[in-house]
Amino acid sequence: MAYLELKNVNKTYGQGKGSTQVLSDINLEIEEGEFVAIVGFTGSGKTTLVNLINGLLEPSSGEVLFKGKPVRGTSHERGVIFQNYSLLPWLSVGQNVYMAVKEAFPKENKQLLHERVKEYVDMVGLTPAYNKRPKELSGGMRQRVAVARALAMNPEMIIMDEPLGALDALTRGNLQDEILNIWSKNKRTALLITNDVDEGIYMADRIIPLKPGPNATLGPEFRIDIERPRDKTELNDNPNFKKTRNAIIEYLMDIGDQRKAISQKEYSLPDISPKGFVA
Ligand SMILES: Nc1ncnc2c1ncn2[C@@H]1O[C@H](COP(=O)(O)OP(=O)(O)OP(=O)(O)O)[C@@H](O)[C@H]1O
Repeated sequence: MAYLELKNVNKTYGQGKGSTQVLSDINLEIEEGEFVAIVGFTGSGKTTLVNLINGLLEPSSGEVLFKGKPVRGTSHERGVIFQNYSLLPWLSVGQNVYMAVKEAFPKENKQLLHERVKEYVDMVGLTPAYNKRPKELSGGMRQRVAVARALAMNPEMIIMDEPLGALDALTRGNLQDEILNIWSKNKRTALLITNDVDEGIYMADRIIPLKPGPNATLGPEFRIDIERPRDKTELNDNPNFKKTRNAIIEYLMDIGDQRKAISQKEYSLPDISPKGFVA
């Protein structure tokens, strides 16, 4: 039995004539302890897929199973780091993380919870901003709070919806390493949604492209045959990295071209010119 399984999942928004089928026939199996990345174009249905796995949405048909049971609503077992960090604006950084940790460990001693909050706020480099409110933070800092909040809840499965997109390269690299650390040290299962192929190859065991929609569906998987821990600086010279990167990019460009060909309509302009105009 797979740890997470999506069986023939379809998702349509709306009804009747105005409805759009966003995801079509999604089949996915993730084993316990695996790190899987899904790469896709903007608007292809990545967030819809995350919300189905998280339990915020229900499939129009098909099944989403977590540890063999249908997903019904959200659960602390699956922690999501969203693209839009959705912090509570009236709470400080520490309080935002504390709220989540308190919910995840309701019976835990207060002192231990505060220590846990401090540890994760420190991990994302925000100790100096511990008492600041979200409005006093930059977008990247808010995103780091969201990362700390999700990881501090110690979820069994970490689901990430383009969590590092708004960050500068250095912070992004540090957080990728922290997420990998937590994933490997605590033997977690992870699903990363990204539009960055290099990030996917650096972090994941498998990359699966999401073909653009409407009717977006998963493409063939690419296994990342590079030993861990991976070294970012050496990756560029690794023949396996180059081969895998080229294969994925070629695949994405191919489906991108097909998408353009489908959406390209020809318009002919009327053959007119102002009165008396001579070319
Ligand atoms: N609640 C909704 N009602 C109707 N259509 C929706 C709804 N949510 C998303 N869509 C449509 O579904 C499609 C996929 O959206 P989704 O947000 O899942 O894509 P995405 O790949 O995450 O996009 P991005 O990379 O831009 O965040 C889009 O065409 C979007 O307009």
